[in-house]
Amino acid sequence: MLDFGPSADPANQAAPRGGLSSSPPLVLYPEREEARHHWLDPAEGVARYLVGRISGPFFKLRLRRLLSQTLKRAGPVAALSDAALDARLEDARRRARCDGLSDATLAESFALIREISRRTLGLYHHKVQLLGALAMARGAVAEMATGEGKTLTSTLTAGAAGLAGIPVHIVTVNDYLAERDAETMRPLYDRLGLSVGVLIHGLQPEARRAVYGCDIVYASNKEIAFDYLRDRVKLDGAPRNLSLKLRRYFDPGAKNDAPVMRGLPFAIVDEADSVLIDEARTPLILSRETDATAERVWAETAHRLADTLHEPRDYVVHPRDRRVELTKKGKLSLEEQGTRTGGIWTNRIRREQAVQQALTARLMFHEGDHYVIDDGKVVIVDEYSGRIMEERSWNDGMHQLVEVKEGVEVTPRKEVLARITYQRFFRRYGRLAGMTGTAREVSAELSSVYRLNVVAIPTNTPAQRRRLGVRVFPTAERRWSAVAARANALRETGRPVLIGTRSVAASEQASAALSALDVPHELLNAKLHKQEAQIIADAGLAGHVTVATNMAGRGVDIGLDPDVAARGGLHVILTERHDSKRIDRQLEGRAARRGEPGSSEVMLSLEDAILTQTSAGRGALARLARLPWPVGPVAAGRLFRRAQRRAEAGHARARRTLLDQDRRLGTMLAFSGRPE
Ligand SMILES: Nc1ncnc2c1ncn2[C@@H]1O[C@H](COP(=O)(O)OP(=O)(O)OP(=O)(O)O)[C@@H](O)[C@H]1O
Repeated sequence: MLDFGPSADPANQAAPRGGLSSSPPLVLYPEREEARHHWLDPAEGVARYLVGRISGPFFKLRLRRLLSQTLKRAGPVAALSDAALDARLEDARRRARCDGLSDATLAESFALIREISRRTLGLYHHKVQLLGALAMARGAVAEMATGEGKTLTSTLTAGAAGLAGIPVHIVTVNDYLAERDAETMRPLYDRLGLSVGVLIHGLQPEARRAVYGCDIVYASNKEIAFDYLRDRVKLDGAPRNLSLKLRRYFDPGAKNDAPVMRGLPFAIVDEADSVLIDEARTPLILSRETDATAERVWAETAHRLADTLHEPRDYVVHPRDRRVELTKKGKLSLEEQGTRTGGIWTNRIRREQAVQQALTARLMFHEGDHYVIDDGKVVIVDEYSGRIMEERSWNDGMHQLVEVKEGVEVTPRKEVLARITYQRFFRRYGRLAGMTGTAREVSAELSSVYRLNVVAIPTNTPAQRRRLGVRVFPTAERRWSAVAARANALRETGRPVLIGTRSVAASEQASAALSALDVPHELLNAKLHKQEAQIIADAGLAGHVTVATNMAGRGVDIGLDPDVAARGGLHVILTERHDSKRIDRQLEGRAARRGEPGSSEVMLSLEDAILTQTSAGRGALARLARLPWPVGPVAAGRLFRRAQRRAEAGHARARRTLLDQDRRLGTMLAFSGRPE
């Protein structure tokens, strides 16, 4: 059995940990070797798909058997006194430490955690939650409908792994959810003798190390992946057990140099499709700014040395290649001056490169052509589009050389230290599992990129959501008026209404339309997020109207007033189609949760971004405009769905390209000895 290093929480160390040896723990950094398989390999994709189809029913059968083993223990465990329950827990911990997550230990741990949850949180896991947790323990993505209680479900898997001595990372989409989930579930973990840590933005390395020392770590995907990148840079590439031990042996006090994580043993990813698929479009880049003064000195010296050279004796210019070449005489003259200047200038390659670049900056880069000076800054002009590119800078010191040439303030260089995609990062976990309400659309990608199978878990009670269809309006303005009128009518019947919008601007338009009808409402968007928790808490009250961006989407639980259910529950109005159908489904999922009543409807306009911002959408609109008869709602609805499918395919392509680039870059950099 692997030992994953010290548990850093003193509270946890004081807690009963029967079976834990007192010998100094080994510091390992477990992570999975980079898999050979690759998304773009079609043969592997087909093979995996077929294996998944064949083994799927057997897998479910195995889960059902495990479920009945767990349920058999429920009665006897419920009859135990508190003291007897604790004793049985210690026994289970001891066995789990030896056997890991075997079927027998899982069934026993689940039964105990379920009962302890009832006694501490007052929440008793439903059968379907046990099933979801078992699927995750066996490395799958549990697709559980929105509102089915994934947070509570994950406590079974995380708790069982914790009892077996496997550290768990519960990955959420943001810090707010990480903190909320950790705090709600803390009493349960405390009683299990497992320590819980929450990683939030701004924590110092020492505090982070303490958090990672806990048995269960709640963190957002960003925080955790950046910590991993920083560790990799510190460890100068792949961590080796031996090198870690040597470090500890020779330099035990060098805390700053030590990694903050204990490796990548087990991740349970909440909102798995969002984290593993949607976020996977952008790579994570860890960069460092160099010292601006040192850059200025370097660039000034390069220019000073370039001043002493003359064309054509010392250099020749190749305008077509935008390149300057030093002649033998030029090199000789530089050698003399380099020796006089000292420092890095004595190094022939670095000296000649710097001077060549300085000459290029002077002779080949022209103001108004390649760049402009804006507010005392050199800003690059894109040669193809003619637009200024505020965020871009030339690399290898060229930007600083142009800045010195123009006499403006020299900015630091951005040096890329490490780069990774979420795809590569999550594949390195020894065990990976996930949960979400919307996985079936991306099950093929989850399987081929992460080797994760999706298991659909039934709802605890039959869903009561009523879908009231799609209406399409010719202009956005008419849509907003209709949305406001509809919300007002529902509000007067005592039902709460949630209006979901795609952008801050759209949320403001919806709010203006409601104000025009004197409809009292709350607005929740990125600009106004201060009272987020309060707005969400009130959104289920009778007659409340809430306009929100996606901030009221995934993970948001809107509790209903007791009499609201009798009036029909929460009504959600979707005012635009998102780029992915899954986001629409998540928004709809705010209503009719846990078998409660609720309804949703869609109100779109032909001016919506999904149609107007893509060439395919614009083309379709133009064809519609030429039609001699008006289009009906069914045809218009289809138009939106097609545009959405195109957008989904475009994003999938972008992810595939990124993964491919990442893999190639990884191979190249591995050859040149870089960490990532
Ligand atoms: N077994 C249970 N018994 C009673 N209440 C439960 C149970 N499981 C979960 N709940 C409650 O259900 C609510 C919804 O839970 P949670 O927010 O975890 O759902 P979710 O599945 O994550 O939803 P979403 O998909 O929208 O993120 C919470 O208030 C939670 O306390």
